[in-house]
Amino acid sequence: MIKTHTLGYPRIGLQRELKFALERHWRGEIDAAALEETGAALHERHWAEQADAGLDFVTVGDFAFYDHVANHIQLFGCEPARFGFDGRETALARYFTLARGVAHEHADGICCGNAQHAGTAALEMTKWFDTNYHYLVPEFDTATRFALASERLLGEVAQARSLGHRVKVALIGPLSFLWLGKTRDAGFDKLELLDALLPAYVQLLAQLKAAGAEWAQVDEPILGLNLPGAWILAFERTYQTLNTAQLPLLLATYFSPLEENLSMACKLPVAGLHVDAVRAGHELQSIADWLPAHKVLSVGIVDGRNIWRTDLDAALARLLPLAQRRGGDLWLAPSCSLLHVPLSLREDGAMDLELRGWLAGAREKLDELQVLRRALAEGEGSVWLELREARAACEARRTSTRVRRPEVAARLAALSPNADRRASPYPERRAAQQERFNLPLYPTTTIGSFPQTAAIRAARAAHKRGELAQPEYEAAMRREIDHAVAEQEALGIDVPVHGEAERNDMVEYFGEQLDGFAFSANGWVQSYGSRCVKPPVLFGDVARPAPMTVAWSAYAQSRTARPMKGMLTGPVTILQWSFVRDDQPRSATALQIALAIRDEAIDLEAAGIGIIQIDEPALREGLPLRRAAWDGYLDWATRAFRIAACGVQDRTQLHTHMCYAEFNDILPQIAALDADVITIETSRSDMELLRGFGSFAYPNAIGPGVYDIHSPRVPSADDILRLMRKAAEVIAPEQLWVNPDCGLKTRAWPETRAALANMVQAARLLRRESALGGQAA
Ligand SMILES: Nc1nc2c(c(=O)[nH]1)N[C@@H](CNc1ccc(C(=O)N[C@@H](CCC(=O)N[C@@H](CCC(=O)N[C@@H](CCC(=O)O)C(=O)O)C(=O)O)C(=O)O)cc1)CN2
Ligand code: MET
Ligand SMILES: [Zn+2]
Repeated sequence: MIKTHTLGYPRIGLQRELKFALERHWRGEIDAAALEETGAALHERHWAEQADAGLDFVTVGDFAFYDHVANHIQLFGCEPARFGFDGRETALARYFTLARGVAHEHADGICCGNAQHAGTAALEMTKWFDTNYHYLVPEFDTATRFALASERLLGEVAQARSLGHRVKVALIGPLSFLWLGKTRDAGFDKLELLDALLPAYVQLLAQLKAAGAEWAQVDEPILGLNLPGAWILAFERTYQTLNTAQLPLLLATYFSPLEENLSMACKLPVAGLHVDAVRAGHELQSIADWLPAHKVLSVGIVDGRNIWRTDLDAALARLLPLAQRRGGDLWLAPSCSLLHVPLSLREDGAMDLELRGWLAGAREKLDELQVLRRALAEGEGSVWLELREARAACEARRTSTRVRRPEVAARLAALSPNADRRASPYPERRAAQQERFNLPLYPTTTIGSFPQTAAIRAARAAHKRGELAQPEYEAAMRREIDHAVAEQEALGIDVPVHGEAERNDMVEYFGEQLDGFAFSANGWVQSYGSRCVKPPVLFGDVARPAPMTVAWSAYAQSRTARPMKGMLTGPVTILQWSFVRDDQPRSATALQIALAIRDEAIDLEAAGIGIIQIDEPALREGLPLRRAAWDGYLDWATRAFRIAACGVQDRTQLHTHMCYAEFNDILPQIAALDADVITIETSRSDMELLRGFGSFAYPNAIGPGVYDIHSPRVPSADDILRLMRKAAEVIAPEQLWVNPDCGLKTRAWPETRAALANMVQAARLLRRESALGGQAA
């Protein structure tokens, strides 16, 4: 029989029930039992949706109160010793400490910044492969020990079994789990921990089998990366060992082709292999050749990374030969976990009516799997109605007059070859800008957003519900700008920002105003912990019907004599954080967005905004997982940025900002962006990143982030001075700016004010030192 399953399911809830329960729990408004109840109700509902859709198994183990990698840290008992847990905390309390750290709050609600208080910083967060989901990074060292703590997972299996479900448990495989962790000790190879980890996995698999799980899906997404030889070699031994537990294993890969790991993956001693037929469809044929006939082939045929309805005819054409060849051992699934798509968009109150029918959220994707299964097993006649409807939807999308705008393509084709170059080289621009702005040495600025307070969100929510009229909403946002400007003037920030109060999100805000985008009311996708985003849906050629930020920035500039920095999101980040069309290359879509942002920058300049920042925090995230594809991506991605940035005059100072990633790999391409100033996240790496910039004599200006905005901890002026002096060892002081790591929207005002005051004080001390000709003791 052909079977259907999913690698994972969204967990936040259609109305973000999990988010609100978590935040209530963290504020002390509901206890752990109430939170557990919400969690249990959510996964029961999600299993029911899977069972109702006719899946052969429900997936257990994909639920997490914060992050599924963090769940594995507890499951295998490897919570870092630095947290100093003493056995009195509950597992859930420890879990949230790992995820959020311990803020040593004092009477004023903020931490003093005492260095000893830094010992309980949360686990680091980083991007899950090339997605906008952030996982908590396991920490491994020579002292790491593993001890199985499977009560929670076994409890979920028992819960699902008691509801009558057939259970497949989803786990991260041991090699991917180790790979995703970080080590503090230089010279320690975390692969050395494998032998200690495997017995815990074997024990767990045996327990799951005894608890009634029929399959374990073991995710090894690292099989799609360029792995060192030792890691590739470790697979055979690892799966020989896991196989001894005698629970059938489905080895799951996704996001990237297997390439040199293909035959190895097919030969591993497991009962089945899942492959991503969306990202690696060209490998299906060789997998069907290599994978022994007795093994299950799970084909990830429905796109788990995007929201377009599947072209079922095309999918069937690809599946039929496989079904004929493999008979019963063919499983159908989404390409990857559905964590990366909204639960449903079909009934979304805000979604464009014409578009709704073109889309499929997680629920609808499960239904697509059923149609495909029945078409294969019982013949297309058994689902002709469903197939006809899907065909009509795909046809409507293909032929809609709203998708293509010939003038956009014409404009791109006519773009001058110099459109991605500034008029003059950096040194000339620098002189023109210095004459215009006369900024001091070590200028201070922030990255754009100020706290998105409850009042701001409430005003926007009321506006969206129609309870706050447009003029009142705008007046409220202008008051927020007044406040942000006044705070910055009082602090003495050299280059202020307007604070982004009017933006729900740095990508969605632009999507809402650009043609070619649609947006939803409830299309939430988890970004990290309780934080979610609503990626807009980019369905057609992009055009900018009107300026998007000019009125706000011009108003902000009218409130201060200092140069107000305008704030735009760059084309690559808008692309990366939206659901984008799959009917043209991403590069083409990025260039279209670039034109819209270019026009906006030119309009800002014309309105008197002399400093403009174009954020590209997702430039690194978009890098393909396979190195061979890097150059192609970087070519068009950096060109898209430059097209957006290079429409302005020499005397306009163009900034960019990047964060959330490991940049060392792409420093030359970052330099090639030729932004006048780049502000970049560096504080967590203790300025190490700057060595890279220093090593090839980066010519333009850099603002290395001097404090981590993810924590309410307030850095002292000394902390900041230390970091800036370290920066000045590798970058000339004339090139340096002083700023936080990223925007401050998730912070509150008291700690923001305190931290920025220390930052400005540090910058002043640095200037004094420079004036005295070196470090003044
Ligand atoms: N797209 C994107 N990706 C990103 C980032 C980013 O900024 N944007 N930053 C990085 C980290 N990721 C982050 C992702 C989300 C949030 C975040 O704060 N999200 C907010 C939602 C932001 C939002 O859309 N807000 C809306 C809706 C606010 C809301 O919840 N309103 C309530 C009512 C609130 C009230 O009455 O008080 C409602 O509608 O029910 C708005 O401001 O308008 C959240 O989860 O809480 C922060 C960082 C990487 N990826
Ligand atoms: N300008 C944006 C902000 O400050 C940049 C954020 S990068 C994730 O929020
Ligand atoms: Zn940032």
